[in-house]
Amino acid sequence: MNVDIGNALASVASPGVSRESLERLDDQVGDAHERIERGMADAEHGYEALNLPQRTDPTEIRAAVEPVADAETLLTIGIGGSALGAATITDALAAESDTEAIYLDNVDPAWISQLLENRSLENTAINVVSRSGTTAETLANFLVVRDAFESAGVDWTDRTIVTTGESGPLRNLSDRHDLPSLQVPDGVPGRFSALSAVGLVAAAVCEHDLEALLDGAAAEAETLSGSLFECPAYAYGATAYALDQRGAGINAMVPYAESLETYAEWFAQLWAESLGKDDLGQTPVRALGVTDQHSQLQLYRAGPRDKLVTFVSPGELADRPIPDTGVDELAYLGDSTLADLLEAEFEATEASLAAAGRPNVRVELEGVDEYELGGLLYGMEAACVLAGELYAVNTFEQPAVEWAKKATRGLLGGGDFEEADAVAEKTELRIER
Ligand SMILES: O=P(O)(O)OC[C@H]1O[C@](O)(CO)[C@@H](O)[C@@H]1O
Repeated sequence: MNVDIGNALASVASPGVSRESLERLDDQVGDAHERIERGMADAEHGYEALNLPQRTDPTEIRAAVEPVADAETLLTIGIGGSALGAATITDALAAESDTEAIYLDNVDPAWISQLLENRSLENTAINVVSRSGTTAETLANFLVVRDAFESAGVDWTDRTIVTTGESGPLRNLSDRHDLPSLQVPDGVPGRFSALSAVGLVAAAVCEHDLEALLDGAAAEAETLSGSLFECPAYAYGATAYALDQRGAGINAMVPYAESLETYAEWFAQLWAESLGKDDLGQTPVRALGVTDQHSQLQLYRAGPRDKLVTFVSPGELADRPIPDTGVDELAYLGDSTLADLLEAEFEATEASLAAAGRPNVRVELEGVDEYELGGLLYGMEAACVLAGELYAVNTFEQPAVEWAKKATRGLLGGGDFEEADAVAEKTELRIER
């Protein structure tokens, strides 16, 4: 990926970061890079994620999915990092695959029932993904899906792949039924695991090019250096951090390709769960170009000066001409294509924010293919690791999510948790219809 931070400079935007401030910050980037390099060399928890392009074995992944390579539909059951990386890849590349990739993360009964009732399970494969193997949503959805297979008389053990940790309920299930299984790599938090089996099993079943994904990531890894002026990922991470320090506490991620909508959701978990600690962190907003020009742009351009807008320009896309309109005032459309219109709208929106002095950064891809996607995923992971070093937070843990999990288990009778007691003590001020 390439990054253009020009519209984040203080000469353009407020809040903005001066070139001099970036040069001073670059000293911290150099120190942070040394820390990151040590963490990678020592395969330390979290930093190990940045070694995945060398660690992940695509041959092993393809061998594991061989029994279900014929699947017409792949149901991936996982949540958070155990689903979003895989979904980012298969949603971005869906046009290149004959396999329908569906992700069951939420536990909405109406949604799950609708998904299960309208498909032939004989041609459906199950990809269960959970590092811990104890995540309530994943286990609940797996049990519901397994029951649906049994009710349909389809042997789920012939159609199931498991990706999990070394131990836990899912590992036990896999061993008990001798299921094809892969290991969630040690030292890689879920939100950083897209370039491991966690993110690549679904891509393999959909017959995407795993080597190209990893090659793109490896090429991005090669750019990691001691200066933000030589490394797009660090330029992005440092600029987002610097803008947050100057009041831009929100980061709207706006990819200009429908196929990258899920990528914005993946980025939101990566950025929020990694940096949201010790009362620090920048709030990611999932958005989509051009759609949000008719939704959130008003706020981005004329609301509080508390946002960075990150554009992802996809580069070359498959195009389609706009037919002549026969209407004089719309004739300009008939001489264009949809890609021309999308590109013009992106450039106009980017310039609109700059004209209003609103900081924005452009991330540029050379198309939406496996290589570019691998580079984008790796680049944003490296940007996040760098930002975590600059914030001086624990980038790779997520203790704040545990309270609600305990409360949930307590409410369902899964143990005595004071968190569940607190639920009953809700302060109420009800206004009822
Ligand atoms: O892979 P697991 O253990 O099911 O966890 C799923 C997700 O839940 C979280 O642990 C948050 O609860 C995420 O960090 C993780 O990606």
